[in-house]
Amino acid sequence: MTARNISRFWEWGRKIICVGRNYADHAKELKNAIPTEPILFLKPPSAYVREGSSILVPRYSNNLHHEVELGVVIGKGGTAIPESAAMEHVAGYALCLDMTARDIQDVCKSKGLPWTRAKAFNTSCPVKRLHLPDDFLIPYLISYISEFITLEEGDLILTGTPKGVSAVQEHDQLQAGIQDVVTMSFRVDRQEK
Ligand SMILES: O=C([O-])CC(=O)C(=O)O
Ligand SMILES: [Mg+2]
Repeated sequence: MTARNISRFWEWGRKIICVGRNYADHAKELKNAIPTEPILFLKPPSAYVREGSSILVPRYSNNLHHEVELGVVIGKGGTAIPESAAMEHVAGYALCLDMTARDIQDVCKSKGLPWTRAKAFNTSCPVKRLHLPDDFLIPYLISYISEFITLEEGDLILTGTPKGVSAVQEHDQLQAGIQDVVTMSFRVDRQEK
């Protein structure tokens, strides 16, 4: 099941569900309160970008940040999945970047608006397949999310960034990775049209 589902995911990624402020050190670095429950937001499938294609800086942003995150690929859909069964729904893992137009996010936060323009633009989710042993936080997130968003085969959950986010510039070549496990590389260009 696992191998077959993960290869299908690489052909047609579906919705992307992202957890925000999952790591207290990152919440602190951006001077945000530490939430008591996961903060969730979505990216559409048009956010995916794979190695060989560029990350595009949106025309309206002058402060694009990288956030390096572990992604969980859903291999079997479900609603209201109990934590005890959550790992049966995981097909595999991905190294992901949650590209964030931080200047736009700051404006959205100050006005109480959703983060869509800051987080969900084209190429805002660079991904690479990753082989990892199972992790203990994941059953809780799968169970929490699937209470109110039905998970489908091919969905991706981004589990939040640890601290260390910073700005990227056009013409940068970004290298992201988990030491000795996986690295990926993306060029950054400015959006043209
Ligand atoms: O933009 C933010 O700080 C929230 C977020 O995505 C994360 O914590 O990974
Ligand atoms: Mg993030």
